[in-house]
Amino acid sequence: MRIVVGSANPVKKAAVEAVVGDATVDAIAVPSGVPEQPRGHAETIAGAQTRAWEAFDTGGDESAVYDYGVGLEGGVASFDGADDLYLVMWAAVTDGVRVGRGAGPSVRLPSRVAVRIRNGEELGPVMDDVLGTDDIAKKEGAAGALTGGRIDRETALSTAVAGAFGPFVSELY
Ligand SMILES: O=c1[nH]c(=O)c2ncn([C@@H]3O[C@H](COP(=O)(O)OP(=O)(O)OP(=O)(O)O)[C@@H](O)[C@H]3O)c2[nH]1
Repeated sequence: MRIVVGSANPVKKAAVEAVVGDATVDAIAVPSGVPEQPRGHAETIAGAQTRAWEAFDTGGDESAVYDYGVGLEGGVASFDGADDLYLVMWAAVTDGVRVGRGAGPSVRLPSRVAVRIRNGEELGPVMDDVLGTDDIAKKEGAAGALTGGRIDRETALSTAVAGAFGPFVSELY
């Protein structure tokens, strides 16, 4: 089986590899069609889906090359019943016909981070600034830093990928 991930971020490729067994996984940067920092679930889902289709299409018409295209998108969003802003992550998988979607964990952003995101900054650079790190989004991610290392970005994203593969691996859909 051959799978393509729509991102050059190695954490996203690793998150897919963690859930697809011995498939070959390629990774390629593609447009997401949404801003660098998606806001709200709808925009984050749209980014994941566009990445999945764009990645799949790199395999040619009706993808002669890939069985599945996968898109992963990090965003910030709120939930009914909670006033805070959360880091959210969504995955989309397509086989060229159908699309599966899955979400990862949601982690509350500290107010000093949330205020900067609300003012237009992007989460990754804000986290690097607050933590004094360099490219944390390619390592443990905000998810790792905000949970004291109890999860990391790869495992968080892999949860979303597993959910998005549901319709392709379970008879229940
Ligand atoms: O889902 C996430 N889990 C994390 O633990 C995390 N830590 C930081 N970020 C940031 O969220 C923004 C959108 O992310 P994103 O999906 O656009 O990814 P990215 O910019 O890292 O890669 P890519 O655009 O090259 O694929 C970017 O500022 C990332 O830096 C995270 N997102």
